Amino acid sequence: MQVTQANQQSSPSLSKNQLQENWRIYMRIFKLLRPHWFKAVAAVVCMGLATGFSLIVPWLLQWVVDVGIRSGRFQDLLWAALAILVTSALRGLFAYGQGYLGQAISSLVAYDLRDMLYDHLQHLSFSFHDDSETGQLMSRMTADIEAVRNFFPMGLLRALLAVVTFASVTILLLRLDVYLALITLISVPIMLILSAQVVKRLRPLWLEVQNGVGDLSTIMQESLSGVRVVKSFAREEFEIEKYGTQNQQLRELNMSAMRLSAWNQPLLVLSLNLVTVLVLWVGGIAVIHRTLSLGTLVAVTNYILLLGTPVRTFGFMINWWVRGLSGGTRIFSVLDTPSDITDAPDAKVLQKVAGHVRYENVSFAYSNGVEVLKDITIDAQPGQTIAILGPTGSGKSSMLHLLPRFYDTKGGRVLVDGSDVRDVTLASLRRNIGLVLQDVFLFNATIRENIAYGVVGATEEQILEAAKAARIHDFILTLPDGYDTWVGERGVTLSGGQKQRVAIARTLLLNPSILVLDDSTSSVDMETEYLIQQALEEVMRGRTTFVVASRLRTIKNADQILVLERGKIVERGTHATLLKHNGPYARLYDMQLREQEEFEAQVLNTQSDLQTEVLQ
Ligand SMILES: Nc1ncnc2c1ncn2[C@@H]1O[C@H](COP(=O)(O)OP(=O)(O)OP(=O)(O)O)[C@@H](O)[C@H]1O
Repeated sequence: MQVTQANQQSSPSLSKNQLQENWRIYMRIFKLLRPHWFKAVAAVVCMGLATGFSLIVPWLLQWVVDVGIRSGRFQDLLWAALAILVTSALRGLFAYGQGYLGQAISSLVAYDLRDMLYDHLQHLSFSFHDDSETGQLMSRMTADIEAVRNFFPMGLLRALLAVVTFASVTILLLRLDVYLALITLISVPIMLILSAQVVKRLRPLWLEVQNGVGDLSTIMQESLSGVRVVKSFAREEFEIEKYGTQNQQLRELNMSAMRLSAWNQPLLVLSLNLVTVLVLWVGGIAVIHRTLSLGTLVAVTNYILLLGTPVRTFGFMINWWVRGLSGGTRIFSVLDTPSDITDAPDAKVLQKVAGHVRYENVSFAYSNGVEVLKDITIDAQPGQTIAILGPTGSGKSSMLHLLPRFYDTKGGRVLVDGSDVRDVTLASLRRNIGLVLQDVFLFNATIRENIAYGVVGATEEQILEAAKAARIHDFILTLPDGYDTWVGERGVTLSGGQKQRVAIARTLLLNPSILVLDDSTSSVDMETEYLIQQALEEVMRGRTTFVVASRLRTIKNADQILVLERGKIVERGTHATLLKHNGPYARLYDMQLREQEEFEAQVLNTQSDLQTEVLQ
């Protein structure tokens, strides 16, 4: 699978290449801040000011102990207390600003990412979607974006806070007492080594967790959209177990990641506490020997206490750096996938075509490289009907998918009114081609909206006209809300035949010059069959039509019949000539179509007998 492969390159050891790759991903994540730079700068300024005000407090305490108390002036103490209160309030205010802006930036970045990803997914080609799991894509849209979103306030801002606090505390400590400052700084390499160890092990774990979330979404999405199959085979327990196993694996992975981060945090705090004890010990002796003032020791210990907050949250911060990196890797792997079907730089706009379609020596293979179409040549004049027959898997649908350029040919070319389909814009090409495919998909919307889907600004009159021609208007009127009836996901409230006629109306509204009908598998009752047949005849009138046909009437009326076998056209002609030829078509006719002919003849005989009886 294209998308997951992109994520499975990580190994537990961080090689130089991987470090460079990680750095590149972080740079791209930072670039997401560019449109919101003002808010980002404001957040950093708030953070700087909040840190600055918190650094003033120990200094004030030192003054209180060394000067205020010693002077014995009550007024001095009052001023110092007031100053501590004001700086604390200001610190709180700017900390709020930092928190608020941090969350605001992260929400804006998440919004941008969702838009970018959705936009890109809409433009990716069929072959990308063939190779991707919907669940994995959904989890990129949700869990991975959430990981990057949280990275900003929880990872980036916290890291900045830690760096600023450590740097300013170090400078202040060095000014207060060099020895005590050096003792305090012992904690820094210890913390860095501990954290590097954790990052190395956390990174692959979080990547596995995020892939696991994707797999879980795939199972959920499959069992929900395939709920009818699950129920009809009574496989609910199997599905529950499948989901349960994956869910448990994910829980264990999550727990391992959490355990690892949780271990890290007390170790970091412990190293800081050891340093505090050491400072108190060495500083205490110095105070006893009067080589250090009590106020300085109070200030030093308070500065070390200030380091407590970033150290305590260090573990979580690392967690969000790693999660952001894994989420970013997965998101960028989709964003970096180019669409293999795009407009050529000099693509022309195809105006309304007459409908002359040519396939010239076309060969085609899907991404697995197996050739499914070989040397296909067809010439369809405007208004002609081309019926395509062949055993299942012979390449009928694949051949039709090349016309609206769902895929590009491997060899040869497809021409519409003399223009190669690769030389015109996709939108203008597809506006000229109406498709009714085997698997009818209706959107979660009203019938009116579904019919009008392809034509922005279609009038009520046009919609009704299309529905009438598709023989679905009368049925729609019997529904309680008529055209405003909501057809649920996949149009579950409509039958197969009704859905098909709504799809035909949708295509009719487009008024295309070329039609592609893939109706080889519709199995409906006689009345619906008759209605669909009438609808199709209406749709096909005056348009070049390619139809994968299973209905005798369509085939008999076709201007050309193509018989496909293992990706090759093995026979072509009209019904009469091909029957005479007694080749593959005659065999298919015997197997599949003769019964229909006999049945129709029987119905006609019965009707004429009845008429004769009535006349007598
Ligand atoms: N997305 C795909 N990726 C890879 N191979 C595919 C894909 N779709 C179809 N194929 C393969 O291409 C061949 C032709 O399939 P196609 O769907 O065109 O046949 P068909 O004649 O329309 O079959 P049916 O009558 O059953 O619809 C088959 O071997 C099929 O397995």
